[in-house]
Amino acid sequence: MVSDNSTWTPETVLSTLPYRPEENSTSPVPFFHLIERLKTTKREGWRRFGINNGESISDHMYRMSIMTMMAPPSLAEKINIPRCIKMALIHDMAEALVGDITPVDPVTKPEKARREASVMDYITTTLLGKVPGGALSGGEIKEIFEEYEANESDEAKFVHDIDKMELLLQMVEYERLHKVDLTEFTHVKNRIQLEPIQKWADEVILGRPNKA
Ligand SMILES: Nc1nc2c(ncn2[C@H]2C[C@H](O)[C@@H](COP(=O)(O)O)O2)c(=O)[nH]1
Ligand SMILES: [Mn+2]
Repeated sequence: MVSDNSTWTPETVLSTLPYRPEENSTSPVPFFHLIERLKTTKREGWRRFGINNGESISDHMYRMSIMTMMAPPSLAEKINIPRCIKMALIHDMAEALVGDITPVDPVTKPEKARREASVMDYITTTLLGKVPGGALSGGEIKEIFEEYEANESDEAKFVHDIDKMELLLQMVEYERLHKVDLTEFTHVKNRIQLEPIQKWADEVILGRPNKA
């Protein structure tokens, strides 16, 4: 269980790892090993409802990346979709060390943001800082993460909507599979900003097994 401990640093977790990524490497391999944790860390929100073998953080980001490619024409013609795909795959990367903090955890939003920013600094400077910038440099990863967090650009607003949309899809899928009421999660629908994505969300909610 996470606590609102403001002394948390990436070292808090790194010191407990069975395998510590080599720092200041000129190879991206240590970074590749670190992000394995996105494959093995389950999304926390569902676990509270007894769904212990649920999706991982990378499962969530994978479907989001596919969904960004399916942007409706009215959006696709005005936003940079390749950047959105990168943003979808980067936005929860810090959770490899921070973990998946939910709105019901006793961690304030500023503290969650502080922890995630410190991990992205660690990833983009200590792990990737000496890796020759290829198609995606550590600096670009940090820039894309910060754009998502600021939630001001059209691309960031779209990816935030897709983040909520992906959660709604998973909510309905788990309600069907586990015969559980996950109404607690429906609040995210009200925070979807773009009209075409609101339409997608309306359709998903209609698919709930026991629609109210
Ligand atoms: N128990 C609840 N968990 C929730 C709620 N809204 C979101 N969440 C979970 C979903 C994820 O596990 C996590 C945050 O996901 P991000 O993609 O934003 O990192 O929080 C809720 O109402 N209840
Ligand atoms: Mn997310």
